[in-house]
Amino acid sequence: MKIPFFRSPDGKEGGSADETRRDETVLTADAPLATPQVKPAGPVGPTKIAARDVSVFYGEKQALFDVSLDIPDKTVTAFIGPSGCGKSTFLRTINRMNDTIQGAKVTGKILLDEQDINAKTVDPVLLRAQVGMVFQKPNPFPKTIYENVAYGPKIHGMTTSKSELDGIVESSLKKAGLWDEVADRLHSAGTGLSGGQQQRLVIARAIAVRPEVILMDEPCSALDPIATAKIEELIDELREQYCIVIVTHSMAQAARVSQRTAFFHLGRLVEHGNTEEIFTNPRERRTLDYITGRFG
Ligand SMILES: Nc1ncnc2c1ncn2[C@@H]1O[C@H](COP(=O)(O)OP(=O)(O)OP(=O)(O)O)[C@@H](O)[C@H]1O
Repeated sequence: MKIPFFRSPDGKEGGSADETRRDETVLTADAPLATPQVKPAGPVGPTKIAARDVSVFYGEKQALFDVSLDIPDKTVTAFIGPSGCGKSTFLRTINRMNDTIQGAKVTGKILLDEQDINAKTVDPVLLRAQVGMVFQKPNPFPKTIYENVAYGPKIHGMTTSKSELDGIVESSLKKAGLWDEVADRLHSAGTGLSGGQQQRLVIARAIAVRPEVILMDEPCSALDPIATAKIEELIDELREQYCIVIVTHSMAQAARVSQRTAFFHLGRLVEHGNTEEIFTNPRERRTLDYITGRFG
């Protein structure tokens, strides 16, 4: 059962994806730039999220200008760009986290499975279960490993028995690649895990409420290279099931984990497309300069 994030006027649930559109990835043979190695990507899924003319204001200051972007399902989309260009601001519009920032105002439309997430009928709490978020710094609850994962399914009334809840906890930890490391200490504190394990615990917590989209805001920036490699491997596995959007400062990471890349600069979406095209043959000079390290 997926958690419906909105109610239609007749009270029915909604949120189905258009399965008809498919985008084939085109490989370019020449890679003239000194850019990170990009691995060939398979086809991406149909559009899951459609942003239309999205602008964000913090008080008087406009941080994002008319961003329109289709984000495909079953795909990792990377948001790249120099510090302060609006990547996190745009990411937060996708699950209405900007609602929690005083003075923030969002205009334009964000459609999730063709439903307007800012409609009056949408419950932001349920939306955030369906569009989970993982932050830069791992933020497990001050509870046991088990309780961290079980909390969401409990508050959303997703289970009727302890054994069902145990099953969700186990399968979520397995999907997050953490089960083998914690199976014998489920009742110890989540905060006692290493940074990389905590980040996988947070991912398990997000997965437990059966999201369709997982947003990640620099999920590896506080991790060492080994923990980073594990999270990247996990992201690659999770994309078979979820629409994943990742903000990253690492060009190499964007190249390794994403199939789509969107480049932002000064609050505007400069260009977006297949990752290998963006990294080997960008259309815009600014993109080229950024990915080759000339600024940022
Ligand atoms: N809560 C806030 N209140 C006021 N201004 C903000 C707030 N959050 C972000 N901004 C401003 O909005 C602009 C975009 O910031 P944002 O954090 O989205 O950029 P970013 O590309 O994610 O940057 P970074 O890579 O450094 O995290 C910046 O000028 C920033 O100072």
